[in-house]
Amino acid sequence: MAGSPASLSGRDVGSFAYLTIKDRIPQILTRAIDTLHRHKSEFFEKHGEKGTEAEKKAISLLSKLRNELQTDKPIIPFVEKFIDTDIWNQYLEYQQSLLNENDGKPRWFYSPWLFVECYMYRRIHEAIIQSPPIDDFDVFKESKEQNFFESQESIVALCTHLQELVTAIKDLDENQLKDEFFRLLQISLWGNKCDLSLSGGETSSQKINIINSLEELKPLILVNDMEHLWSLLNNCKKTREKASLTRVDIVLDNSGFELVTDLVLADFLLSSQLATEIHFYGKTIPWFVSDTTIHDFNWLIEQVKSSNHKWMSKCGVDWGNYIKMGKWVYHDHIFWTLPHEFCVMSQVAPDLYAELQKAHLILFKGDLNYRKLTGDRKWEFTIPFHQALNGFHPAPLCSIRTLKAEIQVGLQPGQAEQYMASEPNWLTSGKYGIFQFDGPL
Ligand SMILES: O=P(O)(O)OC[C@H]1O[C@](O)(CO)[C@@H](O)[C@@H]1O
Ligand SMILES: [Mn+2]
Repeated sequence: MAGSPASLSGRDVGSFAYLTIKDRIPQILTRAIDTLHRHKSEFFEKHGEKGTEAEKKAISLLSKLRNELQTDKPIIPFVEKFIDTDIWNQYLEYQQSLLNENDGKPRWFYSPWLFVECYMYRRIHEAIIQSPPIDDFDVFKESKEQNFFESQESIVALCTHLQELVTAIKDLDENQLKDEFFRLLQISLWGNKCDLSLSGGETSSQKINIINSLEELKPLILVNDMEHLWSLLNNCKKTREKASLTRVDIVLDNSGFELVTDLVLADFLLSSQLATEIHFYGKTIPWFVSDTTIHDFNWLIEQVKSSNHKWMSKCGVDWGNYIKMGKWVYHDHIFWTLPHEFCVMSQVAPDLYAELQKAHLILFKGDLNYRKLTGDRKWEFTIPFHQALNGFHPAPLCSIRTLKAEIQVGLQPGQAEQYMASEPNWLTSGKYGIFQFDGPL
């Protein structure tokens, strides 16, 4: 797009993009191969010889992918028929069209990081769907479930906190309600640290009780637009007609503990009447190791419902009812697992853009969503968030993200230099977070 800076890419040796492509992505591929190996006997029990053959085929396809990546081979088109195969191959041709003859072909350490990283996860999916009868296997399922089980203590504390809050909610005055809203927003923010692609698949479950550490974490919020979220929703609540709606859309990120923090926030939005309807968007295929698919979403609610802890189980029962009553709606759209920057959504996925336009507020969770909101480009730290969105604005929106990539906009002059001096890897450690709002036009 005209006037936008260059994309982050592996061309910049030593950059986080470069190190991700060189080190972290091969590590994630190796874990995926190991996971298939470890399920060999299960595949045999379930499918006999066909299962064993399928496991071998998937592993050879992933090993080939890893070799292509590690030797910087050209990016090759998808061959297996799937809902988005043509869109992906058109995008690959688009990337080719951006290069002149002496640039050569789109390839791992030359093309935009956003493109090659998304492509890698889509190639994992192709390897699996090319290997029936294990073509519905999620190579990341185990690690997402492990994150949930290892975070039990924090999840119980959070569900207990929510139930106490729901019981007392009608006696809270406006200021108390705002404080509770801000607490749960921050818990949802810090829940975003639990992402497995940053750790290369190493466990990243929530160990400490996050509720008691919000005050000490507050200085780590670099951009804090929570007040805008409160005034938008509180005004909706005060001015809306009896039967009218306030809809908040949440573009989800990681399953496990982070998903629990998002569902707790969504429950509070309904219980406080700050919203009357919540729409969730997950990923259609396994994505960036820990991202939420519809299977993860339903599995987690079932797990919470069947907990032997009464407040946790109460949450799960309520959440299941919200879905049955249509107060919570889950959307599956292929766009979220395409490589496109969000500024082209209205052209590439007009139906999705129109759906998002129905929201009063859209919350985008996580780092990858932030990279797509801002196009994963080398913006100056101080350019306004609205400018980096490059026309993407289906509704008032807010990014809730911990920093895990070398991109951040909307900072004050001198702010980036200050963090760089005290913490050289402030952009990628996941230690810092933002609430960055783009308000009503
Ligand atoms: O789950 P999140 O917050 O989107 O984080 C995913 C991020 O982790 C990384 O995979 C780290 O390499 C980034 O590429 C990506 O943006
Ligand atoms: Mn993620």
